[in-house]
Amino acid sequence: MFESEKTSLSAPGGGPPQTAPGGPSLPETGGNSAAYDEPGGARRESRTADREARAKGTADAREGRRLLFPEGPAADPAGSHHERRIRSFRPRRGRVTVGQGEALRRLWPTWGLDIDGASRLDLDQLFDGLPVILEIGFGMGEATARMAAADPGTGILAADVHTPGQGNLLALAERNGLTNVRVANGDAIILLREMIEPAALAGLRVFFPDPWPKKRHHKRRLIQPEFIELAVTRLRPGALLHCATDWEPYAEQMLEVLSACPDLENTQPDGGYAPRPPFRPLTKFESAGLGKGHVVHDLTFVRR
Ligand SMILES: C[S@@+](CC[C@H](N)C(=O)[O-])C[C@H]1O[C@@H](n2cnc3c(N)ncnc32)[C@H](O)[C@@H]1O
Repeated sequence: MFESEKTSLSAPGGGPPQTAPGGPSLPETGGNSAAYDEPGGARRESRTADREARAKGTADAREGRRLLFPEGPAADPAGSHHERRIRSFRPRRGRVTVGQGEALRRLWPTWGLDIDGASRLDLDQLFDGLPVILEIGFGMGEATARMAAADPGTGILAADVHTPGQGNLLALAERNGLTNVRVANGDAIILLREMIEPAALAGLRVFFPDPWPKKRHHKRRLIQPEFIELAVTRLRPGALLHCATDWEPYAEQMLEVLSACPDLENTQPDGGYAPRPPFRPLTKFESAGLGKGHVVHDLTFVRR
């Protein structure tokens, strides 16, 4: 059974700490990491621990020490590229719970990856030869972890800039004994352009990318001709490019951009939207959109 963030934090069945094949033995997640789901006293304790951790972080910062998770993701790897470029995201360090911070500190050195644009990745080595799908913008990572659990024969390279989500996904991966997930911190455009070899990916997923609804922000939307031109070069023939959105005008833009790319073929003979594939779990943003009465569109295209 998939252990979500709402379920117990101990190893499944209350068993011993999980061992990641090919990786180190991982100590049990514990302490105050259940910041969101524990009722009453436990939640209060957790809030106190949160406050203490924040106070410690502030004190450290005052003393010039840059930590909260010293071995965790670098502060702003996307910013280190000094590119004057319109970004598809807002920097989102966000508020990290004690549990997420603990997961980042402990698990990042093994399962994390800073997008520094410095070198090409050896995906075969990173995922023990598994075919690899890149997911851009996993948010809190619940859907990512579910898909990874359902398909252990595929490696998931999950990229986002959202620090709490990175901690959450690492914790979910550990709790579910997943060894086919790597969490990448930074701008996925740099990851694609500088760090992934041509034709290296077996798939690309972009689920509910920021819709940037204001007209003056449309240029920040991820799915644009330039991005797709780059992305298709990193897909191997037959790879699936899968996008989903609940923002109708963005869905129309996606359909137009993807249909115009000569290296992509729509899986739908009518050239339209795809039925929701059963393997895509409900995502956090999707359920928020559905709650507002939005209609969700999936788009599935194959690299020729
Ligand atoms: C609207 S959220 C959707 C999250 C998740 N897929 C869901 O459906 O719940 C979009 C996410 O994409 C991330 N994002 C946007 N542009 C990105 C980029 N260039 N590289 C990495 N992450 C990006 C944002 O930080 C954000 O977490």
